[in-house]
Amino acid sequence: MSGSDAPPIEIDGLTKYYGDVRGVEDLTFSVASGEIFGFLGPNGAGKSTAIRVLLGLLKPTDGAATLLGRDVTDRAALREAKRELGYLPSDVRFYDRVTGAEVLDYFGRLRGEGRRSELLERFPVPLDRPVRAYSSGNRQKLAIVATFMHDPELAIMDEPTAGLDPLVQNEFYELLDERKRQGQTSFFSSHVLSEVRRVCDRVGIIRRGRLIELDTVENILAAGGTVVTARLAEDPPPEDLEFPGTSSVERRDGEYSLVLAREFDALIDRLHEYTVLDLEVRDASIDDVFMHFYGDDAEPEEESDT
Ligand SMILES: Nc1ncnc2c1ncn2[C@@H]1O[C@H](COP(=O)(O)OP(=O)(O)OP(=O)(O)O)[C@@H](O)[C@H]1O
Repeated sequence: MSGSDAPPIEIDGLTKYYGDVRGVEDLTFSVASGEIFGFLGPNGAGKSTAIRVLLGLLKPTDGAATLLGRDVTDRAALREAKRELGYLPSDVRFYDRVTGAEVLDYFGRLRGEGRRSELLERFPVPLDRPVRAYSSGNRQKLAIVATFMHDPELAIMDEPTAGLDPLVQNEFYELLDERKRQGQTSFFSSHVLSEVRRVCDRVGIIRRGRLIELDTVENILAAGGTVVTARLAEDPPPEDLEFPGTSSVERRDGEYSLVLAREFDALIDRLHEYTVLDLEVRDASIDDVFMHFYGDDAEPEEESDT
């Protein structure tokens, strides 16, 4: 237990610059006990920077962050918090010469290993082989066992399912669900929207160092509306298909794609003016909704605004 009522993660006005380069800027959010929280954003948005500040690996330029109620800039306090923490980095590196078993022995001595054998059954790896000979998937499985075998109160993970095959991914999602049922907290960055939909209670989306969305997955999807794709015999300009309730209309490859609230009468009225050759109506998928937050521009490496 954290021994405190403080949220497992609390970030307040956190800013980190690398010289002139913005890592994150004025980031504020917290993660509650028992939550599975997804931290999303395009490449270079600042996810790893925020995670590395939380782990005390980087000093913030401004603002504050606590982990299990402890100030991350206070070394002694952070060391305390880390006993209850599992951290899975994005680029898992072990000393290559040692075997998987030796890696687990090492972490086991540091933090405990109560769940080691159970997790190894679920995420099997060739324990007696040197880690050097591991496939990337096996490396990731070994890292998962090392991260969770002391049953940490809080897990922070940077793209934890990268390199895992679908069966192992599912096992990992099960593990997160179990942790949630036990009131344990999981925080992870991801680029895999289907997994965010599958496991996350809430997501924070970061872009160019700033938080641009923070809500439950359900709310974000509900606000995403309905996507209608229509093929018409005529070729009207897209704006002719707009009506109150449409949030966007696009024409691509001879098809019109409309995003709307569930205003079907208004849609039918509008389409009535045309000859409809094909029509598909579906709820917005997580990709439809989140791409809007990501935007289609690549993250510029150089400083842009402000
Ligand atoms: N050590 C560093 N020195 C200078 N700039 C850095 C350093 N680490 C990150 N940055 C810059 O900080 C910004 C945020 O990078 P960060 O790695 O936090 O993004 P990210 O969201 O984790 O990206 P990805 O999804 O690609 O892992 C980028 O502009 C990046 O170039």
